[in-house]
Amino acid sequence: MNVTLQATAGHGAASIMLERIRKRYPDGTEAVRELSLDVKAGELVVLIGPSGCGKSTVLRMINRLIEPTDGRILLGDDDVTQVDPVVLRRRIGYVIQNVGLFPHQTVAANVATVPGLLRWPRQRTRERVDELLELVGLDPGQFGRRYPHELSGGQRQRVGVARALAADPVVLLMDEPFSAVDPIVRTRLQEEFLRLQAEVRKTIVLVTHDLDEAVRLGDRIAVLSEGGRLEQYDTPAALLGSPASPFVREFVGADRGIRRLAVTPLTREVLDPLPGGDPVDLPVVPLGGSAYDALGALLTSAAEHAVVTEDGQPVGMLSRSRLLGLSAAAN
Ligand SMILES: Nc1ncnc2c1ncn2[C@@H]1O[C@H](COP(=O)(O)OP(=O)(O)OP(=O)(O)O)[C@@H](O)[C@H]1O
Repeated sequence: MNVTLQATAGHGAASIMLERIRKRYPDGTEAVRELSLDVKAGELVVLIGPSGCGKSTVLRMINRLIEPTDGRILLGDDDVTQVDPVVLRRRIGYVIQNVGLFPHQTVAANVATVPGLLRWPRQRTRERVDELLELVGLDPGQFGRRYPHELSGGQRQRVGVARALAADPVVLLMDEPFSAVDPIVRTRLQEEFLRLQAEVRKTIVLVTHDLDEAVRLGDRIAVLSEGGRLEQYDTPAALLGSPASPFVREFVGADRGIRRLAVTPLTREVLDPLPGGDPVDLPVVPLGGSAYDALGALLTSAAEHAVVTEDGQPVGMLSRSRLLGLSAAAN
């Protein structure tokens, strides 16, 4: 029996529940032996792990590009195996490495793919395409009529995200979405993507090889080992601060202390009192900013201390040794 996705449609985001899912390929490969995972509505979860551990298989089981051998996948209240795969895929955005744009269609036509399948009226589709191109930072007038080969890699990636968001999906699946662009463009796309996510708040499952990307983007990170075994499922700070197994400890690496600074906000507890008189020529960093950025400011100015401000007013001093202590606490 096929049921529709009425329970979840139109509400912007749906939770995902993987219940003891398993995938055995016809040749006998046990890509996923048994995995349970919950993703809350509006949460961005990153799947990370060594090559071949089953990340893409898990992702593709959610939109039924691959059928699970066993187990249940719930999208909101709906069991996805009971939903027509075509209907399902229109409700789930999917972004892959190198985007997979249709080369002979314009940017606007690419973004309009799913609204077209859903037979939206032309005017509504046109408005939606313009809205989405603007949302991902591309001027519709300038880019709508171009073809994919007339774009940079980063611009193509943004079109891929716009296309995936076009019919307001309840879930977005992303498989290595930023890995085909160079590191500088990647960092910018990641920042833009976080801003976009703050606006649209979709439920997102993103696969990556890149731990820095996982730490930067994930609300929670699921570390998988071979056979889709869930080694740890935690916030970036908890993962870097207390790896749950030797596997995770090795996977997050010896520099996890420094990485952890990127997800550690500066709080009053780490501050020393302000000195008497005006501190001069010291770097200034905001309270609540990342400890990693503060370390960067200290290292580039070769200063031992930074002034920490709140609403522009100095509230305390931060020493280099306190910062390094924060990073060492993770090791
Ligand atoms: N169609 C298939 N038939 C048989 N085995 C497959 C098939 N697709 C994937 N596999 C195997 O399943 C396992 C998991 O593959 P999957 O692509 O999910 O891993 P991954 O973690 O996404 O890897 P990578 O990070 O390298 O992309 C691998 O051992 C892979 O060789």
